[in-house]
Parts: sequence; structure tokens; C-alpha cells
Amino acid sequence: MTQTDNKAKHECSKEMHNFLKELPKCEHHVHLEGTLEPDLLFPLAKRNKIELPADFPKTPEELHIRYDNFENLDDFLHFYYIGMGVLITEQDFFDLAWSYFVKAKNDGVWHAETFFDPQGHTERGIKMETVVNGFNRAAEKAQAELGISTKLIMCLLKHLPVPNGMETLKAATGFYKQGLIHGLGLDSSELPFPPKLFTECYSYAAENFGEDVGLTAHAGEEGGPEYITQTLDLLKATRIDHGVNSYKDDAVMERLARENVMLTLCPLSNVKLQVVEDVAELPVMKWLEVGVPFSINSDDPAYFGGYILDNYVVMHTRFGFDLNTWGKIAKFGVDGSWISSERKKKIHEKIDDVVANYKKLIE
Ligand code: HPA
Ligand SMILES: [Zn+2]
Repeated sequence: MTQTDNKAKHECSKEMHNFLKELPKCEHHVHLEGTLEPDLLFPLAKRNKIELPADFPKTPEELHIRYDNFENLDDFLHFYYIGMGVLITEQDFFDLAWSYFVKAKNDGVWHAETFFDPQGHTERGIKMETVVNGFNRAAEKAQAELGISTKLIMCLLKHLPVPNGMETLKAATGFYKQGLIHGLGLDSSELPFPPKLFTECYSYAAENFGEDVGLTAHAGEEGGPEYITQTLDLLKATRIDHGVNSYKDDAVMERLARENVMLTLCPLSNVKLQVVEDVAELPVMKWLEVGVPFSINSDDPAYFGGYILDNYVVMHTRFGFDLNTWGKIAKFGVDGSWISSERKKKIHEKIDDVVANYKKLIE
């Protein structure tokens, strides 16, 4: 989607595009496995001698066409799990994450909290340390060479049995203790797997992974607002991934505002997975009115046609925010990040600078 797409209501001028690119961004909702571009998937399948299913598209071009036609979350997840099956060695995981961090830097990301799905790999016989070490090496390099601060968030898969999730958590304890993993998330099929199923897993993490462990979970993407309530009440999460369906219950929205719970919105994902027909339908004006903080993210950029800046741009074409509102949204993302108050202050100051500089140019 670009400023030429026929549903755009507001122009994203060259200056506005530059502003959005320079605006310091924090990304909180990106699955590292979801950054696997078709251009890398096929070579990795070949290098690792992975046979793709007989009916799998045969070229990156054909795969892109299939990715343009997801029916819903589960239809996407089918391809997502096949895709991650080509990742075998520590170097594969490193290469994947590093190429994401390079793109993120280019899009103006200052801080990235990235998801990964250990069960999607351990189920295939890959050791968790292969995955964590590959991702962590890339994260350390991103910090050292690109100046991006990072956190790794391990997700449990909702479609797998809870005991499998518990076992995975226990196996990850050492990585949390070493500071290599910082948070716990919950993803995969939303219906019919309500968050309450995973209460025990979240209590285990809260009790065993240290007080700084960040707790978040996908909720309210296809499930209703009651999934958000369960996530807050039972999982004690401090953020909600997606949370689009919060708009269906005023009391839930008011609670999110009152308790300062950030939603990690993924606009292009929501269109590709048919959560909404168009980005303009997302309830962001309601959230701004009620005071619900949200950040803007890419989710699975290789599958949904855009990285974080593309998501900022499409939001601009639908909502036409002024520079102050963009500054406010960027600061929501900073405040909802699991970073020190000094780092927050530094990013806030840069946001203020960029907004002030572009006011001379644009408004
Ligand atoms: O958007 C998502 N929702 C649920 N599970 C996922 N796994 C990758 N992306 C997603
Ligand atoms: Zn997601």
C-alpha cells in the first residue's frame, strides 16, 4: 500500500515520508520468523535440503501472490509454519534476525522487542539454544553496530497443549536468568484457544524469571474483548498484542486507558488477515479520544507486504495525523517499551527534535 492506493484519504508527501522515517520508532510486535522473505526462504530450503510440500508455490513470485490472498489468521499460519521449517542452523537464525535489524534501522527504529516461537523449532528437533544464540548474536551486533536496543520475547503457541508450553518455559529458564530472553508472549491461532488456558504458564514465568520479566499476549485480533480482559486479569500481562477488538466494549477501552496498557497495533497485518477491510476502519480515533496508548508495528512483514515504516505511512494516508499527534504516538511506543527511564528520556528528546524540525518544513 502506498500513497497512490485508491483508499488513501490523505497524501503522504515526500516531506511527510521523510518525517515518518526520521521519527524515532519502537517496534514491539514483530515475529522474527515472520521476517523470512520468500527470497531467503527458497535458498535456505535448498541449502538445508528441506523438501517443501508438493503444493507449495515454486518461486518467490508465486509465493508473494499467495501471500496476497490470506483468508484469515489460520490460513496465514499454515504458510508461516512451513516457512520457518527451513531454519536449521544458528547461522540461519542469525542471518534472519540481522536482516530484520538492518531494515529496522533504515526505517528509523531505535528500540525493537522481537518475538520468536521456540516450539515452532524444538518440535522439529532444533535445540532451543541454536535459536536463542543465533537471534542473540544478531541482537548484540544490532546494538553494537546499529545502536538499536533490543529485547527478545519468547512466545508460546496457543494451538499446542499447555503442558508442552510449560515444558518449553522450564527449558527456557536459564536463558531468562542469563538475560538472553526478556519477555513472554502468546501467539498462533486465537480461536478457540482463550488466554485463560495459559494462566499457569504466566504464573510460572512471573514467579521464576525475575521481576523484570515482561508479560504480553496476542488477544483481540480475532477473539472478542473478553480475551483482552482474561489476558489482563489472569495472565497479568502489561501489554496486549493487537487488541483491535477492544473497541467492541467501552469498559475494556476505558480500563486500557486507566491502567495505561499499550496495544501493539499492526495495520497491514489486520488488512491482510481480514480483521478489517481497510486500515481506515481501525479504531484509532476512539483510542486517542479515550486515551488508550498504542504502538504501530509490522507483525510478519515478509508476509504482509510492509515493514514498520510502511505501516506508519499507511496510517498517515488513512488518518492524516498532524506532527504533534505523530509525536504523541511515537512517545506511546517509547513509554510502553521495556527499557530504562534514561533510554526513554533520550528517545523522547529525539522525537521532540524531529517534530520541531519538521514543523518548520511542513506546518
Ligand atoms: O498476528 C499473529 N497472530 C497470532 N499468531 C501469530 N504468529 C505470527 N503472527 C501472528
Ligand atoms: Zn503477531
